[in-house]
Parts: sequence; C-alpha cells; structure tokens
Amino acid sequence: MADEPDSLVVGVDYGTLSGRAVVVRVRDGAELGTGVHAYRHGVIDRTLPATGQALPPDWALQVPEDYLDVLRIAVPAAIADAGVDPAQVIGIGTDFTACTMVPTTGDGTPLCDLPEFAGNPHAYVKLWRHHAAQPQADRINDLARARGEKWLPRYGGLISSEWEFAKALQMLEEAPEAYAAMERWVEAADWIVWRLTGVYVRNACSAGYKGMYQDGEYPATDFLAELNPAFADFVTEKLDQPIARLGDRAGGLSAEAAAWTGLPQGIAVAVGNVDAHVTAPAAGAVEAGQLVAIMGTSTCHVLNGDALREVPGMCGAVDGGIVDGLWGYEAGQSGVGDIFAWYIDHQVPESYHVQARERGVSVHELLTELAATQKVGEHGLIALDWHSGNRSVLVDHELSGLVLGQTLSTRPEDVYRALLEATAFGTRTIVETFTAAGVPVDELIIAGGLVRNPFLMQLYSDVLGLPLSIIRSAQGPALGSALHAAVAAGAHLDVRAAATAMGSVDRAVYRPRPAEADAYDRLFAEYVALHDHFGRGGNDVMRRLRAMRRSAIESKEK
Ligand SMILES: Nc1ncnc2c1ncn2[C@@H]1O[C@H](COP(=O)(O)OP(=O)(O)O)[C@@H](O)[C@H]1O
Ligand SMILES: O=C(CO)[C@H](O)[C@H](O)COP(=O)(O)O
Repeated sequence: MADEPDSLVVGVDYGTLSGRAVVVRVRDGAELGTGVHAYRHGVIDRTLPATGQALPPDWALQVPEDYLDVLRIAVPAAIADAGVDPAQVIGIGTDFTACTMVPTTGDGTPLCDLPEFAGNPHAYVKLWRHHAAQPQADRINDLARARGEKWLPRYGGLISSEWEFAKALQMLEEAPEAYAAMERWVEAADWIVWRLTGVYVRNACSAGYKGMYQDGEYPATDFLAELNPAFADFVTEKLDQPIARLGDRAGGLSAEAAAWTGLPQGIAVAVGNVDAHVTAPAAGAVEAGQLVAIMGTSTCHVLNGDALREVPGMCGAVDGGIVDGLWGYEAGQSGVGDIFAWYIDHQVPESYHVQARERGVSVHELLTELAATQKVGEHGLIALDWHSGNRSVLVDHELSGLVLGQTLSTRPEDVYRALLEATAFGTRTIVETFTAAGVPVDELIIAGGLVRNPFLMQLYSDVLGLPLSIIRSAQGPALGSALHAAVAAGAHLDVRAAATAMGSVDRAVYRPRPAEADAYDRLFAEYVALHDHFGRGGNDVMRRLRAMRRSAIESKEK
C-alpha cells in the first residue's frame, strides 16, 4: 500500500549526547533534511547542576527538559533543512537510548521538575549507562537463580544493572522518599511519546528487553518482596501500563507538541522504540540471521531468529522485540566509541592534538592513520574493552579496562589500535556465543557513527572472519523511527513492507583478508584467555579495585 508520493514522516533519534530529527519521504525512504540538537546538560556524571553535589562513581543522569528541546529545535530545523511544507508530514516516530528511566508523577511530570526534588539525584533520569545499581542487579540475579525464575534464561542467565528493576530498587533503597513520590517509572522512549500525544503506552521492545516482561508477565510480587518487602508492589503501583506493538499508532500529535515541533496537530505518533532495534528495518534487516551492529558510543547487536533459544549472557530474547512474528535477540557492548573518546581525551599527549589540529583532522583520524601502518600484532598489546563494564556476554559492570604488554616503546597509536581491536574481539565473542547457542548469524550489517572509520570496519571484518554489509543511511536510528511513523500513519502495511520500501544496505562492502584474519585468530585466543580469567572468576581483582575505590571516595567525603 503506497501513499501519496509526497507524503513525509519525521523520525527523531534520542542518542546519548544529542537528539537528531530527519525528514523522510514515505515512498522511498529518501532523507530530505536533518536537524540536530545537543542536550544542554549532556550526561551528568560528576556533579548535580542544581546543587553542585558530587555524584558517586558509576552514576549517569540526564535532564528531561533537554529531550523536549530536541522537539522544539531539531524538528523545526530538519523541516527547514528539507525546505518542505510541514503540512506534508503525516507521522512522527521516535527512538531512545535504553534502558533510560524517568521517575514521574501520575501525569508524567519528572520528579526533578518538582522544586522539592530538584536537589535529589534520584529524581533525575537514570541514563542507560548509569551503572551504580550493580549491587541490586547482583541480588536480583542471585535470587532469580536460587528460585529458578523462568524468565532468567530469556536474559542469558543474568540481568544487567542498566535495567528497569535494578535501577528502581536502587532508588527505593537509597532514596525512599523519592521512590514513594514516584508514581510512574517510565522508559524515556515512552515518556517522549507520552509528551507528544498525552497517551502513556509502553512499547513492547523496552518492556521485553529492559522490563523483564515475558509471556505476558513481569516478575512476580513474591519475588519482588523477597528482594525487599517495600518493593513487592513495584509492578502494579509504578510500572504496569498497556503495551503496544512496534509500528502501532500511540495517538495523535497533541496541540502542545504541534506547537513545539511546527507539525500538524493530530498526525500519527508511533509507539516508542529503542535506538538499536529501530535501526534493523532501516537496514532492511527483517529476516532471521541478519545481525545488525549499531556502533557508536556503545554497540548494540540485534538479530532476528525463527525460534526461541537460550543464549548465555545475551541481553534478551523477546517475541516481536524487533519485528512482529520473529524472536528478537539483543546483545551489547557498553563501551566502544566511548572508550576511544576517553583514551583521546585523557591519555593522548598534547603533541598529537596539536598535530591533528594543524592537519585539520580529528585525533581519531590521526591515530587511525598511524595505527593503520602496522602489521597485526606489531604493537605487542592486547586489551580488554571493559572500560564501561561488560554488557555481553559476562553482564558485569564491575569489570574494567585493561591494556597488557605496554613497554617503554609503546606509543599512543599502539594503544589506540589495541582498543579498536579489543572492541572487535568483544563483538566476535558475542557472535560466537549466538552461533554456539543455535541462533545462526548469516549476515553482519554495520550501522552507526563508527561506520565513518573504514580502517575500523576492515579490522572488524578481519577479526570476525565475515563480510560486512553497511547500512546506506548515515542516520539509521532516525530513519528507522521515520519508517515506524510511516507504518503508524497507515502509509505502509507493516514494518516489513516499510523496510522494503524505505530501508537500504550495501552488501559485503568489507571482506576478511586471509593473512590478517589468521593473525587475528591468534590474538583472539589471547583475548579469550584474559576475558575468561578476569571475567569468569579466575581473579576478581577488578571487582576488588572497584570496591576499594568506592570506599576510599566515601571516606574522603565524610
Ligand atoms: N574516526 C573515528 N574512529 C573511531 N571512533 C570515532 C571516530 N570519530 C568519532 N568516534 C567515536 O564515535 C562515537 C560517537 O558515535 P555516534 O554514532 O556519532 O554517537 P552515538 O552512539 O551517541 O549515537 C564517539 O564515542 C567517538 O569517540
Ligand atoms: O542499550 C541500549 C539499547 O538497548 C542503548 O540505547 C545504547 O547502548 C546507547 O546507544 P548509543 O551508544 O547509540 O548512544
């Protein structure tokens, strides 16, 4: 079912640091205009702006008003960039980082917007990479294992500290007054749709992957009570809400949101979605066996499968979690581009920054160029990519980064290359785990900002021993959201049809080079040895160091 040739939709991708809007033609997915808005408060991980209070380690907060600014600034900018009449727009879709949680009152007002809570860190959005709920995640995992909870294997045997229940339990135990005042615990993906429409509906993707919603149920009341008696009614009191399929219409654009965006009141607003999952159809990946890796500050791996399998250490398997009718699998690496950025910002000497500035290239590009002159293994290094913990397959955010083999001749480009390689080894670990568990990976498709680095792409192909296909769109998540908006507006029959019309991919752009692939097989064996030693209990030094750090900081503050 094709719509009028000039019907348009808007997709808005809420990333970690900014929101991006794109105006897309319904008929063929042509991207006509873009607008970007960087969040004014960015990621709050050191001090709370309202009070200047220092935040403990592993915290990461955001301010919801920044998300509304994206609607006010990036959407009109995208329309202006496209040079189109807003009246042509028939729908808007959004996607968000996840699990990113907003504590609200009953009408969706964020707690941090209430004067009495502005100084309470727990009243703010807990961003996906808020990792301070690891003790709660550990307890949830231990108890679920002891009780043989049937939902646990759906999450590879371990749930993450990034997710809804761990973060809510942390809030209950550290800020009971804020927890008591919170009437709804809302995925940011659903909060923004609530703001756009006035309707609060939970999306099937977030609820399934991050909310432990399986076979129509959340974890039971007696399980929650055993974690903490005051947590018993968490689901009924604060979480439960009608759940809608991806691509459904959540409601019509409200008058208020029409005024923010400049779009026509009443147009279709798609049910919320997660930034990773929404990208698969934008790359035309709606069949079983097509793994899409969305590589940016972090990497998410999403993959459809025909059947339900238990994959150790994956993020989750959800029926219809990516497209209706297939089991959607997710795995992830919590730090990828973030690790490269951290290295450049904090470890690379000023002389490299000066050289990059003089040559008009980024430090990433300079280090990549220098690293590219090396043979595999020439730097003599091997690294573990756990600077932001490990989401898959170890599911442990107490783990940390490691670079082994440094000598007095080690140079910044050597370490940079070792970090690039470590992230590729992390992805290989995930792909091999899927395959071994009976979820075949037939094709690897790369999307996200890191596609901009061809050396990195070739390195991934060599390390994985697989051809890499590349999504054509430079803004895959925003295109994916636009595609869901087209479905919600009734312009395409379903997400599959929209993916065929609007999604696109270039097949096998990078192919593994046999000599490099062989050499990387040897380095990967070393990675596996270190991975298992530090990640599977051979030596818990990383956990002990974290504990020492926490207690040292606490005692300093007293
Ligand atoms: N040339 C490059 N090579 C490798 N990484 C890069 C390069 N340029 C930027 N990055 C990294 O890309 C990440 C941003 O990716 P992007 O997809 O734009 O963001 P997001 O994940 O927030 O959507 C940053 O973490 C940055 O360190
Ligand atoms: O876990 C996620 C999805 O399930 C996050 O949304 C993701 O890791 C953050 O994405 P990005 O690195 O693109 O900002």
